[in-house]
Amino acid sequence: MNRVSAKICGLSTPQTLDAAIKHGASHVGFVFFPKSPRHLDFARAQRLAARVPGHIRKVGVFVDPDDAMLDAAAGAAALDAIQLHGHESPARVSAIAKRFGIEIWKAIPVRASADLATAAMFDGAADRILFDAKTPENAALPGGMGLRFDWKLLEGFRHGMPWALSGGVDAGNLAEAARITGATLLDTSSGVESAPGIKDVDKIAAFLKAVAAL
Ligand SMILES: O=C(O)c1ccccc1N[C@@H]1O[C@H](COP(=O)(O)O)[C@@H](O)[C@H]1O
Repeated sequence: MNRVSAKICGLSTPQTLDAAIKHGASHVGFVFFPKSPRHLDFARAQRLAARVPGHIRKVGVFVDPDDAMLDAAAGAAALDAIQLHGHESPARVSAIAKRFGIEIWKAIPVRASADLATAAMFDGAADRILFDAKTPENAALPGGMGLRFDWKLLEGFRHGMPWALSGGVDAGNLAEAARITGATLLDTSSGVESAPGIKDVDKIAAFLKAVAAL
């Protein structure tokens, strides 16, 4: 199996961010979406970002953001990557990539195999695809709900772009997720929480230890 790395997303306190750094996350995620229990204001994001060493990538998570929101967040948190988790079109993704000149991730909501094909639309626009579980129509959030999709949909799936897996991944199921899908980057938020928006340092440590053991 290829070496697997991990993004711990939705961090909002120094203690839990430090746990992600200490135990070997390759990426840390900061959510900029007011409806989310993990939403950060820019001042808090700036303070957290200052704790992150340069070898760990800081990813900002957004849902259909305007340029003003991206400018403010990318500036405050010195983001290395922008994760777009809404209904952004390929043209909008390209425009954001051009404006910011940093890595762009596009989340693709997956429920059925036909959903995987959507990723091809972002070839040349995004740098990485994030396959995430599709949340219900009336859900409050388009991600970060701990829902998983049928990972077998990605079994043997060949994709030309770098990609990552998210959606309900936790310390107990990540080995299965990596084995079935072949993902080399696993992204989790709810899987390392004790309640929505409340990260747990022990769960973060367990997740990252399980990733290192793959
Ligand atoms: O975490 C959030 O609150 C969030 C809000 C809006 C869009 C995406 C969000 N989170 C991302 O969703 C995936 C899956 O999370 P989970 O592990 O199933 O809870 C992950 O990439 C989060 O960054």
